[in-house]
Amino acid sequence: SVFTAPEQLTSTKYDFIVVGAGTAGCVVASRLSENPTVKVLVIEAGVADNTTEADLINIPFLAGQGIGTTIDWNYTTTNQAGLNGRAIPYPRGFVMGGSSSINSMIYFRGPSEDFDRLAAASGDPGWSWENLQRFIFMNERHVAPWNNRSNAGEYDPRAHGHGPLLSSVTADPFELDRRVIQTLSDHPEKYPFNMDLNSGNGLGFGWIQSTVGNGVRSSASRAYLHPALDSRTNIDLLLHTQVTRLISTGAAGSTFTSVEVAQSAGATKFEFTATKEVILSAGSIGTPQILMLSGIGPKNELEALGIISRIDLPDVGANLQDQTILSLQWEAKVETLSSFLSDPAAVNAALAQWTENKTGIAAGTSLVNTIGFLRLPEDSPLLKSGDPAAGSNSAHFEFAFLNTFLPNADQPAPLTGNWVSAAVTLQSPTSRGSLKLRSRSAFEHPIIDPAFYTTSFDIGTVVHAVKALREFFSASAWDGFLGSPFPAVAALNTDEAIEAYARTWATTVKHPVSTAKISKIADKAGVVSPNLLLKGGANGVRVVDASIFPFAVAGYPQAEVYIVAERAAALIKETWSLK
Ligand SMILES: Cc1cc2nc3c(=O)[nH]c(=O)nc-3n(C[C@H](O)[C@H](O)[C@H](O)COP(=O)(O)OP(=O)(O)OC[C@H]3O[C@@H](n4cnc5c(N)ncnc54)[C@H](O)[C@@H]3O)c2cc1C
Repeated sequence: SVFTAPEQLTSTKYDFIVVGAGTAGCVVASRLSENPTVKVLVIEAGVADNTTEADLINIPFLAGQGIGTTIDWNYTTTNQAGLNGRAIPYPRGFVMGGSSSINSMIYFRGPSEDFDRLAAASGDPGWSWENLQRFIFMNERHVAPWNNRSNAGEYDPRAHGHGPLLSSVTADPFELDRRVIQTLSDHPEKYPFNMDLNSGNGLGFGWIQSTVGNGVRSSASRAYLHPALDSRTNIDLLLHTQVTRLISTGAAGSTFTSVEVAQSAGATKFEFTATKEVILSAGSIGTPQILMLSGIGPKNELEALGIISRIDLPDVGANLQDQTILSLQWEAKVETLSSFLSDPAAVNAALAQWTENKTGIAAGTSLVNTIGFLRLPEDSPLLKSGDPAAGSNSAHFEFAFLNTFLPNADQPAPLTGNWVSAAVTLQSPTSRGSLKLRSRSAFEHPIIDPAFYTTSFDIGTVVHAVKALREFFSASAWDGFLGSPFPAVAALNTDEAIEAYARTWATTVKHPVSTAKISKIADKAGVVSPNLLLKGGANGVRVVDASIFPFAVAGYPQAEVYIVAERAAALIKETWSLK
């Protein structure tokens, strides 16, 4: 059942308590509740996903519009020295499905090397690409776009499974996409076509797969949680309720199977207890925040805030890594989506069509259909002091092609004309920041510092990527299509100018990881063991979400989060001998 206040629940004891009904939490809760003898409680700070904001979640065309609304936590970073001192918005889903309900829906598992590196970093071969195949196939299922357009040759059926999460390629390729594909067939050595970026080979250019099925966003909530809530009596969901800390019990004070919750800063506190485990799936921001509020984290920092230190784990909140995105824009000589987007009547008609029968342009994937993952040249001076990518088949940067003007944050966009954009994303950053508590209050946002562009590798890679993008666009396939660059882009004639542009306009691509990172059993560093149980002698808590990744994931994290959550659920079932 679904509850909206703690006092509505008739039981305070469950077998498992899952904190956060986000991307990972929905998977874990759904898989655990497959066993009818197990009682699961999911506690979510945010709102239901069938509220007034439901369209922002469900309509693929509106992906991204949930940012800054009531389904966003609306965090902000610290002033970023690498971004000219700017503090930037840091969105996270505050809703069932978590960030999978507000994200840009790109489904990309990353290269096999990324998982193999996870296996090496944790010392557990179970995290390797090969050994995760079962869980990859349990998670996702490829479906045709809403209009049943043939997508043969745009994806590889052998790379796809039978899971509840739906993915599809675009229903409406643009002229822009045809030109991207033409560039690849004209220069296959330089720009290789990758028929399925989800096949484990994460380099090259291809068609984006998005978490869209039957014209609707496929979120973790829609794919996993709702079906469980609709069909089972052994799973409860408590909404609008924040876990404020884990309560330490046991003789040594190191067992954390009870949680304290409240609906607001001054509200009454309630306790719920898990007889087996608490699973923290509150995400890269929420999870370290809860751990630190519970006295689990860097001892000195916590004591300075008046929090009793229970488990000294200095890596809680440390190592925060994220990737950046930077948009560059050109005029187009043919009609692009810009004309459509600047015509409110056309947009409203498309939204009405979606409401009517989930078809039309609003039912398709997001504004990006084609994408490319590239590496720095082998002899790049940037690689002299090491390669931060997971291996030689993993990208350093990415191009995503958009059939309209994608403004950088706060950048004024032209109101007329036809435009296209390319977003340059830094894939393998070396900058690392941190997440710290601002105070002892669970209701105060933590201090989030991704430390963007604080290494010469990161800014140097972005400068290289912008030049590589311009080279890509100089191919003959773009003749008759690309017009003049937007003035700010036209002025990027030197490395210094590109660096200044990046520092002025880049923002987060919204992929924070590593604030509760996995490490080998014997490692002093790290926060969780290979089986995702908390380190430092703590009992009863497992962390299952994006915070466990030791490195920025190559590409787009949601797929990797789903895969980790599928295996985590299997590990938990194994621990407790559950089928
Ligand atoms: C705007 C945006 C666009 C993105 N685009 C893409 C994309 O196109 N492709 C991609 O792969 N990735 C994308 N990402 C990233 C991706 O969505 C996330 O990495 C992934 O969903 C994280 O999953 P998670 O389970 O770790 O956390 P989340 O899905 O964020 O779940 C955490 C949940 O915990 C809840 N919670 C937090 N604290 C508490 C508490 N104290 N008590 C109770 N509940 C709590 C939150 O409300 C949330 O529901 C994007 C992210 C954003 C925000």
